[in-house]
Amino acid sequence: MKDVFISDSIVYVGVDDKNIDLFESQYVVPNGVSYNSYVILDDKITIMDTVDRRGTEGWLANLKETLGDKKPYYVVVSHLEPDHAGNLKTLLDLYPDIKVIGNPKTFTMIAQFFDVDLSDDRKVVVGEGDTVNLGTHTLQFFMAPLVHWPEVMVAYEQSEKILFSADGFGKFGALDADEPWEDEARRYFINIVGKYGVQVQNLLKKAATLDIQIICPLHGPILKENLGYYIGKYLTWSSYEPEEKGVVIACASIHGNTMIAAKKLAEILKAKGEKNVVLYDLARDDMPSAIADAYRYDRLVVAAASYDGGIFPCMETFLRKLKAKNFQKRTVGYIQNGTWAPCTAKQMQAIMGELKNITNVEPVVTIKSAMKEADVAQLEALADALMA
Ligand SMILES: Cc1cc2nc3c(=O)[nH]c(=O)nc-3n(C[C@H](O)[C@H](O)[C@H](O)COP(=O)(O)O)c2cc1C
Repeated sequence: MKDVFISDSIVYVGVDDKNIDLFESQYVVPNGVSYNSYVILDDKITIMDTVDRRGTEGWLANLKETLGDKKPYYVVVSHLEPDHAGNLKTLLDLYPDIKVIGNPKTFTMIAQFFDVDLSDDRKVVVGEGDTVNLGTHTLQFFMAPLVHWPEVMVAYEQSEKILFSADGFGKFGALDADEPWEDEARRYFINIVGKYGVQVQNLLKKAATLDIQIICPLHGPILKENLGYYIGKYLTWSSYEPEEKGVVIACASIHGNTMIAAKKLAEILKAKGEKNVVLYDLARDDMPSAIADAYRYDRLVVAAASYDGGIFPCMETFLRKLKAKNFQKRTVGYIQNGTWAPCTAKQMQAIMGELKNITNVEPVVTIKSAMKEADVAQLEALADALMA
């Protein structure tokens, strides 16, 4: 079992998954991911969520080591996503008397996911602010609808002041990943929860009324110190405000000529004193990282080759993903390239026009096939406009 100490009576029983190829079948996780699950040892022993079916064996071993012959009284289902509820039926079969704590939507979804016969005496239905006493511990539940599934709820353990935050404050990376919290937490949040900024803000308002000493999320490390830092990041991310000044240049190039222009713009920006300039090759680099950085910095340049009268597809995907994640409040510049009828700037601007509070900067830079010395002046002008 992972060497994670929370308190004498709250035990980590989660598992690391270092073999997964793609989390949610779309996110690379170079350092794996953890599926967190916890046991509260008290008169009524309570399991806080299960784990993905990929981790069944390790999780059951951790449970056995923690429980021995004792039987759990409750399982709390904060969230039905299979990476957390994947072993719910395993648990219900193993402990036929265990009671499930959830909200009305939880039970609707349980019936959709599992063929289990949950009689009324096995269901404990909770609503906003309800408490369940376990002995010396008391769990208080707060609904977090659409953070990022409709049935999500978080639980606050009153005696030890611990927030079981569901996917909130989660991070990619196994628990022993030696990496800072921020980048992989941002990539996780923006790509998975980013669409639901308003709902996250609502949850943060509720959390602000609680005295929280420890945050136990469903992925990534247990947060015990400096909680203001993590909560501050969540306040910024969920409000769609940039974290810092900087320019992301996202480039979609077929044969490399648009990339030459994008690299030249990066060089010009740096020469002019822009500290943070990050260039992404959308055809090759990790797109969720590009999306996360687009949120991180205050300015974005999109550079794309024309393709069949449209936008080279990886750029179109990038822009659609930004829209899906409610990208807003940014300054955007455009570089287009085409050999006979460059057409991407207008089309990229049309997609950006569907987003809130986007400020377009001029000039739009047009490259005809390959960048020439004469094009550098356009790039200089774009850099000046971005830095104005
Ligand atoms: C399949 C395909 C479709 C293309 N469609 C267009 C087009 O609709 N309009 C245009 O001006 N150029 C079009 N091009 C040409 C490229 O956009 C152009 O050569 C551009 O300079 C490529 O930039 P790159 O070197 O960054 O890939 C197309 C190229 C390919 C391979």
